[in-house]
Amino acid sequence: MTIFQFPKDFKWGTATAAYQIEGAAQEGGRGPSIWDTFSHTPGRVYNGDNGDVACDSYHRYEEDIELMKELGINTYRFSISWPRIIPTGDGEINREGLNYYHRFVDKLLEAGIEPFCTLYHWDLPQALQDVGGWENRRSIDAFVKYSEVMYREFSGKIKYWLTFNEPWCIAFLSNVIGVHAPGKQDLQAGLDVAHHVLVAHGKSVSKFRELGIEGKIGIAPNVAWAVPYSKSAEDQGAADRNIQVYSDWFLDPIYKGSYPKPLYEFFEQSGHVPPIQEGDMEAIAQPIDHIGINYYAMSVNRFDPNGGYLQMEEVDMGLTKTDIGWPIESRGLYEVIHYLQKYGNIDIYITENGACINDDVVNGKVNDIRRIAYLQQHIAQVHRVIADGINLKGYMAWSLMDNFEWAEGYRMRFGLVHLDYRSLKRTPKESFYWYQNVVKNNWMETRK
Ligand SMILES: CCOCCOc1ccc(-c2cn(C[C@@H]3NC[C@@H](O)[C@H]3O)nn2)cc1
Repeated sequence: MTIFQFPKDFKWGTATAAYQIEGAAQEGGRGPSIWDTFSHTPGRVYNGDNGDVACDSYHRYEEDIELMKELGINTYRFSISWPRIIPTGDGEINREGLNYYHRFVDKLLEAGIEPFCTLYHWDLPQALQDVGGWENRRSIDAFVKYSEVMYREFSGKIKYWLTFNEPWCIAFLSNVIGVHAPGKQDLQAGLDVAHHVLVAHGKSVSKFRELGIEGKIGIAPNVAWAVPYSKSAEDQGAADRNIQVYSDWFLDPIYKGSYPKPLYEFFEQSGHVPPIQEGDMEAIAQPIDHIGINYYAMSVNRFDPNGGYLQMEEVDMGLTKTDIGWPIESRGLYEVIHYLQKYGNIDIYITENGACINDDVVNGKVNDIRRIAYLQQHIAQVHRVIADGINLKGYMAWSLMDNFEWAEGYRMRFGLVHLDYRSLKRTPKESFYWYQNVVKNNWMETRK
C-alpha cells in the first residue's frame, strides 16, 4: 500500500457549466443562446434533449451547494451564462441575471468554497450568432464588454477566472466537425472562430489587468495526448497534428505570440490561414496566471488522407472504454502535462477530468466502481506530476452531477451525483463518497 499525499494548499473541486445544469432557459431575463437553438433543432441532440430544465440548478443551487459541502470540496468551477447577463450579447445589461450569480457566489463563499469562474462555456447569445457569431470580429468587443461587466461586478468575490472553456471545441468541434453548436463544417470558419476567440481572450485579459481586478486569470484548453500507430513520419505527423490542434494552436499564440508553424503550414497547404489583423498577435499574447487543463483520454493515431481536417484517424487498440466510448488510459494525463512544460512551469489546474459511466440507481445506491477506478488512476497521475516538481495546483472532477452532455443529451452521465431527470432527485454515487474521502484526507491510497 502506498499513500499519495497532496500539497496542503491543493485545490480539490468539481466542475459544471451553465447550460448543462441551470435550466430556467427563459427565466430571469435570460436571452436565447446558440445551444438553445441547436438543442431545439431536430437531429442535433440525442433524443431531442435540451437544456430547458437540465438539473434545474437555477432554482436548486442551494441544494447543490449543500452537496458540495457534504463532498468537502474547497473549490467549485462553474460558468456564467452570458445571455443571462447581456441577453442580446452586446446590448442592455440584465440586472436580474447579475443578482442571480451574486446570490449563488455569496452562498458558495458562505460555505467556504472558492468560486472558480469560466466566463464562456459555449453558450453564445443567439443574437450575436445571427450576425456571424465568432466568425464576426464584432463578437470580440462584445465578449470584452461582457467580461468587463463581470470583472467589475464580482471583483473581490471571484478570484479565479477562466476566459474560455475548451477553445478547440468552440472552434473545431463546432465549426469544422460540426457536432456542437452552431454545427458548421467549414475549416476556414473554424480558423476564423479560433482566432477571434483568442483575440477576445487576450483583450479580456488586458481589461482584467487595466481594471486592477484582485485575482488570477487564464484559459482552459481541452488537451489531447496521442501516440503514432507506427514509427512512420506520416503517422507521427498525424499524432503531432492531433496534439497541436487542441493545445498548441491556442497556447502558442498566448505564450509565444505566433501559431505553431507545422500545423499552420498544414492548414495553409489547403488554402486556409487564420484571419490575422495588425495587432492581433500582440493582443492575444497577454501574460496569464494559469491554465486549466481538461483531460479525458488519449489516442493512437495514424495518417489517413481521408481522415478529416487533420488527415488523421484514431486507431482502436482495444483498451477498456467508458460508456461514451473513450479509451481509459491515465498515462496521457502525465504525458500531456509534461508536454505543456515547454510553456514554462506555469500554474496548472486540472479543470476537468472524469468518466462517463452510465450506472443507474439500484436500491437507492449507484455502485459506480468503474468511475472510482478511473478517478483513482488519474489522480495517481496528478500526484506523479506534482512529485516531478510541476506546478499542478488543483483537480476538479467533471462533474459534480449528471447533466446535459451536449450532443449526447442526458444519456451520458459524468456526475459524482446521479440525477433523476423526471424528479430532479440528486443521489450521491459511491464515487462521491470515495472522492469525499480523498478530499478530506488530502491523500489517496494506492495498491502499489
Ligand atoms: C464524429 C466525430 O465526433 C467527434 C466528437 O468529438 C468530441 C470530442 C470531445 C468531446 C468532449 C466532451 N467533453 C466533456 C465536456 N467538456 C466540457 C464539459 O462541458 C463536458 O461536458 N470533453 N470533450 C465531445 C465530442
